[in-house]
Amino acid sequence: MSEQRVFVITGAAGSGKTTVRNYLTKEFNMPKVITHTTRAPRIHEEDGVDYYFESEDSFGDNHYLESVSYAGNRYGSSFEGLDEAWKSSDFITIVLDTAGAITYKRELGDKAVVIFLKVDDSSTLLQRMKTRGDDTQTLADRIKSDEYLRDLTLPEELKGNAFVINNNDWERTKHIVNDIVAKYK
Ligand SMILES: Nc1nc2c(ncn2[C@@H]2O[C@H](COP(=O)(O)OP(=O)(O)O)[C@@H](O)[C@H]2O)c(=O)[nH]1
Ligand SMILES: Nc1ncnc2c1ncn2[C@@H]1O[C@H](COP(=O)(O)OP(=O)(O)O)[C@@H](O)[C@H]1O
Repeated sequence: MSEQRVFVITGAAGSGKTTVRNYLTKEFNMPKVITHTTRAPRIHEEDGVDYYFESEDSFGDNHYLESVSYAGNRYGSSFEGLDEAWKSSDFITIVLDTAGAITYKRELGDKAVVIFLKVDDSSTLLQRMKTRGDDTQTLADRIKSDEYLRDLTLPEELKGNAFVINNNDWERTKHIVNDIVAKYK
């Protein structure tokens, strides 16, 4: 039996975190930890599938390992969510901003395998988010946020503690992700 691990996918908005998370779920049967947010659902997003969508009031009802504000909305991951996912598999995956990834590394140590995604040119991020169908005004506000700008760069605390993938080419990214997972099997 493998040791319990949580593959934490972090990086800038549009860098491909959700895409990598979905790949880990499909290719390696890793359950995804669903987190809570006060942001409005995007087209095609479903409550309980993409996030637990919360009101400002209901957000406070959960028991969080960590929670953050990101571009004016709140996000948090619960202990219950992690334990629930670990019940069905030793390897699970979660998408977090870099502040959350730092907390996971600090709290969970080797149990947290952090993957930081970036692209060569930040205009690519914007283009990908537009293609994804993000609302134009929301997008304009988001790319001015401190959190968006912060997450373009690998934080000091994660240097030497995270795998860094340049996600310019999806085929290459998949190979690197496969190699990372293989290290923990
Ligand atoms: N720390 C933390 N970050 C989260 C959590 N859930 C989502 N995030 C991050 O919040 C940021 C904004 O997420 P979202 O609004 O879905 O936009 P996206 O980055 O374009 O997918 C992303 O960096 C997510 O990884 C959480 O529970 N904790
Ligand atoms: N390597 C890649 N090349 C081109 N498009 C990509 C690549 N990786 C992800 N995408 C696309 O970019 C958009 C943003 O990816 P997503 O996974 O939603 O990012 P994030 O969760 O980090 O905000 C999606 O439409 C996705 O299909």
